[in-house]
Amino acid sequence: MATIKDVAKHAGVSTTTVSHVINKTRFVAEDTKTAVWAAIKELSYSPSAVARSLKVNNTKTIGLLATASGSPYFAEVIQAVEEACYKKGYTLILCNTQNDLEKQQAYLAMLAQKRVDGLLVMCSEYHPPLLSLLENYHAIPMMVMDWNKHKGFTDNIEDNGFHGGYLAARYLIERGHREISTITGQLNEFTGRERHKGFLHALKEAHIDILPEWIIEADFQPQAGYDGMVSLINLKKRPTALFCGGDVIAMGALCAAGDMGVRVPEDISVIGYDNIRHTRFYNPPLTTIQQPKESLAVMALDMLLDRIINKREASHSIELHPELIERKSVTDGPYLKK
Ligand SMILES: Nc1nc2[nH]cnc2c(=O)[nH]1
Repeated sequence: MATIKDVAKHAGVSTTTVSHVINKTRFVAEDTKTAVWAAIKELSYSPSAVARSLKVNNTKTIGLLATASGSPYFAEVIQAVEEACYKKGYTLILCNTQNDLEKQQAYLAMLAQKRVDGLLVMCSEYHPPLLSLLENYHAIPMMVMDWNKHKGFTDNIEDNGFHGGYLAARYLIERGHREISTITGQLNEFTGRERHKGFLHALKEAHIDILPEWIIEADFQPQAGYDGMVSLINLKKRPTALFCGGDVIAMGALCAAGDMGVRVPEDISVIGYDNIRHTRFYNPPLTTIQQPKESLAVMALDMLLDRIINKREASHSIELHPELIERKSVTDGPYLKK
């Protein structure tokens, strides 16, 4: 691969001149510029990011320690992070870890060796071994995107999942439902747990009891939604409404209802969470809680860059606000006061 020296020789100028032409850092005569660009083109020369990094002590790269980019929710957040990085001139290195500590450890070591300028963390579960692992890398500016606590060396985002779960239950109650069930995401994940707590809180506040068999602790998978809906439909006392802790759970639940000849929303109303892109095309279009994924990505990167560029050490926290998106999967329940 051609070097800057090759370009300089080819164009008959010094390497300093080549550098000024590329970086537009000094006046260079028009015919010299033309000769340099012609040499660059002829030799297919690309300036070395590695050489640049050694000089300026940054790499313009951000590492994202993620859970699994295959899930539609994470895929949308990751795509938004990548877009935000691109707009700011940064390259994103994506590391999917599937909550595997060994993989988290290996990827953190690689990202540190690559001298990423900063680290975004979206690992779903924050157990002590992961926290101490992250602490080992506290010298790298770090932003945790899905956990509302910070350990002093990180920034973080409060996504108000509790409030989102609360909004979902309140909506079902206001539409006249009292027999309300839920299929949750993983309760050991912060998002799953907070949404569930908010949901239960709204029921308690409205003095509505929930039968134990109407609470199905599951995970963020369509299969869990499918199996959960089958169990609810087979109960002697069926609920009139269902809150799914994630839209992918709702996707499975709607499929099971269809397979069993149960109509949504006429026989059972369903509300989801996340507002992933495809929910508007579910059958029926899904009423859900909007998790502001793009704002999550943009705010996370902005705050991380603030830490990197301004060498800020104090931890900051920012908030996201979930919102109800009304579509067609919830209808009026038997207790609606007209
Ligand atoms: N694992 C997982 N966590 C989530 N948090 C919010 N939505 C999801 C999801 O679909 N999967």
